[in-house]
Amino acid sequence: MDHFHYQNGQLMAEDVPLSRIAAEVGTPVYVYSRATLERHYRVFSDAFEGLDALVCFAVKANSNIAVLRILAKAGAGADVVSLGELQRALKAGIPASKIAFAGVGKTRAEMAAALEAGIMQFNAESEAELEVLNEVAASMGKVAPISIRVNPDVDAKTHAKISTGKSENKFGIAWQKVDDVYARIGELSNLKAVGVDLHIGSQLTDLEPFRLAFERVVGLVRELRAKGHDIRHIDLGGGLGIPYDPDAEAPPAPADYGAMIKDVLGDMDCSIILEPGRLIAGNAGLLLTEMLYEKQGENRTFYILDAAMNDLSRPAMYDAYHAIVPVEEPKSGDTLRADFVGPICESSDVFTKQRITAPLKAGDLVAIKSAGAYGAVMASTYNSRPLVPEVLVDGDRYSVVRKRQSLEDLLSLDDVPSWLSDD
Ligand SMILES: Cc1ncc(COP(=O)(O)O)c(C=O)c1O
Ligand SMILES: N[C@@H](CCCC[NH3+])C(=O)O
Repeated sequence: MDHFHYQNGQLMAEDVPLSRIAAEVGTPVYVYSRATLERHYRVFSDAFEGLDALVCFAVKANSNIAVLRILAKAGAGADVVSLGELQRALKAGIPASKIAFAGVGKTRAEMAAALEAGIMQFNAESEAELEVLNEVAASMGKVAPISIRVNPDVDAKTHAKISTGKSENKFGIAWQKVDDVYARIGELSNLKAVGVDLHIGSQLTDLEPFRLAFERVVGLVRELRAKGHDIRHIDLGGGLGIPYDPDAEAPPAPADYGAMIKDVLGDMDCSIILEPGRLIAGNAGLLLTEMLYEKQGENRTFYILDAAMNDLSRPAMYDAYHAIVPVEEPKSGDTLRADFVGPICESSDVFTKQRITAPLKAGDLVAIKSAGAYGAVMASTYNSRPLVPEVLVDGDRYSVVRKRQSLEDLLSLDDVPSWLSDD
């Protein structure tokens, strides 16, 4: 059952009418469904039953601490890429022993904090990083557990801006170098190689690139073990796509993904780590917005919303498709084509062009769907628009889990130096 559904002509988040949230919290506002987050987590983790698998939610997709708390309670670990994400995960109650720290540019301070917390592993992305990590660990009298992120040079067949596993991408260590890198780890006394890691991209709608990359990694692990490296974990990354357009072909189901992994891994005798982000949070959230104006262009209709590209940047950044639906269920089957746009002074501040929609009028509420992943986390304050609030729904109750940023807060970070004051 879709936890965002129409009931008595009103779009609901679980048992709460979105119109109530709009009236009480204001718009724009992100709305998340607890039941959907839990269901997605369960469906995904069930796909790996029988394997020694840990699901580490990719915090970059949605770092709201209440959302992370739900996933922590469900048993999730976390994939983090910054000190901020590490602290959010820990604050939400995700144990350090279930946290992997990824990213090409970890700072010494981030390494030290992660070592202090006692995380499960660093997913290391360069030789230079390993040397620094060894130094930091030595200065703390610790040994850092390492998985090397390998770059399998596989075409993920997704949007170029969210592909990460080709040799031209900045991520991971080139295949030809991997051997030497593990040998070097053996020489550094404050590092211990525990695994291999990869992540080839996001919003993959085809299992074949995954299969190809995973087969390569299995071959690599066999070689490394033959050379005496005790590789215990394989981190397969995230990236399984989700349906954004209900009329498009559905992406592979988690169960098929799980079956493929079981097939490829065979009798590898290792634990696996999975880092889904979008699959868990994407369709568990929407951006609720109000239509401010209708404007007739020369030969098109513009629906101007109070949300903009600073609140949800995916359409502007990746030409991403998001379903856009009215909160009040249309009574007739009338449709027209309209461009849904925001108020920002950029031609790319467009959520969609020429979308077939029910006719809307100023004051109508509109939901931009599939916005639970890479939505609020990618927001900016461009045009001095404060960050919008986030609401979590649970059955017939809801709470604001991130306050609307005040203008005062937004302006408070700037300072005018004394040498600019008029005296
Ligand atoms: C290293 C890593 N792991 C996991 C993810 C999560 O990806 P997704 O949200 O597509 O599952 C990403 C983002 O693409 C990533 O860069
Ligand atoms: N931000 C991207 C996903 C990239 C994930 C990070 N590697 C999106 O919204 O689709």
